[in-house]
Amino acid sequence: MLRVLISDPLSEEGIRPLLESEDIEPVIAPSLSHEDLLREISTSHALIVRSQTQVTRELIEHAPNLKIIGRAGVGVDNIDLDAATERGIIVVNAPDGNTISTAEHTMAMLMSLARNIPQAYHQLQQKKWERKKFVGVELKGKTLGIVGFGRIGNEVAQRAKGHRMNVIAFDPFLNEEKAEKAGVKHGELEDVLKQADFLTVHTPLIEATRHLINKQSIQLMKPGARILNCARGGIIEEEALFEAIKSGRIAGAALDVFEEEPAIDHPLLSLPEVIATPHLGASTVEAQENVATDVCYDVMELLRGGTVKNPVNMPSVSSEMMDKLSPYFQLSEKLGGFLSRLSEGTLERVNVYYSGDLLDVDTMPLTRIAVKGILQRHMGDRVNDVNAFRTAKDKGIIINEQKSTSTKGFTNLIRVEIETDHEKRSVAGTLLNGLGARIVQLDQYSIDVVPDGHLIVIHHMDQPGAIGRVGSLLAEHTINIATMQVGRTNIGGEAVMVLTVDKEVEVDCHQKLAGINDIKQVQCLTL
Ligand SMILES: NC(=O)C1=CN([C@@H]2O[C@H](COP(=O)(O)OP(=O)(O)OC[C@H]3O[C@@H](n4cnc5c(N)ncnc54)[C@H](O)[C@@H]3O)[C@@H](O)[C@H]2O)C=CC1
Ligand SMILES: O=C(O)CCC(=O)C(=O)O
Repeated sequence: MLRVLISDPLSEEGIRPLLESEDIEPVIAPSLSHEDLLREISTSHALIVRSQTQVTRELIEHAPNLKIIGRAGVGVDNIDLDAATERGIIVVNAPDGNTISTAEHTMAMLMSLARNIPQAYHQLQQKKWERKKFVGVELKGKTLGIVGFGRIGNEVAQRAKGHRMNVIAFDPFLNEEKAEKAGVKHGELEDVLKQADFLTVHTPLIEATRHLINKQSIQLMKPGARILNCARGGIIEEEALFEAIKSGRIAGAALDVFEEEPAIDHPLLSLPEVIATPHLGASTVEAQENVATDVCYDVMELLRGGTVKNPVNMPSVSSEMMDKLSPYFQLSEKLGGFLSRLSEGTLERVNVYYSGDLLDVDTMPLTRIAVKGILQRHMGDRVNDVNAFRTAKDKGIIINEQKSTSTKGFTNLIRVEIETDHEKRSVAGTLLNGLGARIVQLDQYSIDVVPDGHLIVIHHMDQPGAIGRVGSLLAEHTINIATMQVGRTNIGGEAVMVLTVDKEVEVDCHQKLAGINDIKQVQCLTL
């Protein structure tokens, strides 16, 4: 049974497929104590969270069976991605499900901020009819500065335009052309700060965006401008914001998020110019159902051996691209596994060359799988699709991927080359139409071998009798030869023999093979 721990409140409707699965044991346990969480995670295969559960390195280290962490939402700043990646745990999120709700919430905050709605309501509750105090400003004709023009930033822009605001946006991935298409003005961060009557941030919280809006940047803003944060506490430096409002430089702020949550007794909340909600951007029935459904789908897919749609710690691949790549996954892994078992010395570099049908395809996922196949020789299951590149990098191994026009007559060809401190070796493989995977080259030798089962690779001199002696010796050890391929570069010179046999070659037989005249090296492996 696959155990899925859900440690934050999630939409019941959204997680229904998971609740109804026969092979999954859902454990719904929001608000666990730290000790209980450590205990529950220790036997779980998957963890699903929103923003409350802090998925720390410690938690990940207590989860020997964990394969996937699902974040029912966008921001993954509550998950230690490095720790998850190191352990080969895939992290997925639900990036699309709460975009509209968060954009709508931002607009609600924008309008409330412009018209002092929460403050006025609060006064009414105090039985005070105050009108003069709550004179607001119109949105029409004002400039909305957007920092972070991704999904939510863009949706906010479209809504702001509906209010006839001018929109200027900054995002490292935004250019004039994209901005024009979205109907907004493109500016650098400084332009946005200087021109905004209202400034709203919609970036993730990462090192580069921590305190992106700080004392210096606020100094650049128009006196009387207003600031919104419905993204993450920490993007705006709270102390600087507090001072700027207190001094009257900034007219007000609308905050849905805080550096530390829950923010019950926050100094900013003592300022009448600040309106706030307790991280409600995504809190709608629709958004919660969407994100729960999306994340459950990925969790169930992965646990059942499928591929996920929204990986965070490895690049995502479109389904169209996946259709093109998936036939080659096994071939890439086998080529990597085969070559690493043949090579000697400390691995320094891996080069992967693609040609033929693979020329116009994003082959990075195949390279990652080839690298996984290579590293698994020494690391076993500790290396997987998620951490293959990361593991290689940590070990100082250089990975290089290239497209090549040399197809050697095949419609598709993958050549994996390994450089160690001792040698450089390579193997090439192809997918033959209707016949499946084949290894077609080993170093300089052309061969034709199915990369599966027990293999013997023999380097020998091309002399009469060599093949016969190998066959006889294997027969003495009751080892049946399924296929045999011989490759040579010139008559009487060095040659290679690759045999597939029906059972594993034991040490004794291996040693006798290595002792045969004209045989230079014998390597036995199982793929
Ligand atoms: N209040 C709430 O309940 C919610 C908050 N969020 C927060 O909103 C954030 C944005 O969400 P999406 O728009 O869906 O993400 P997104 O990934 O579509 O957009 C984020 C954008 O920020 C940009 N960016 C990154 N670094 C930047 C920088 N230094 N300066 C300017 N732009 C930068 C990125 O290029 C990207 O286009 C999330 O990371 C999450 O933290 C998301 C959903 C709900
Ligand atoms: O889970 C939530 O309600 C918070 C949503 C959020 O902040 C996000 O998706 O990044």
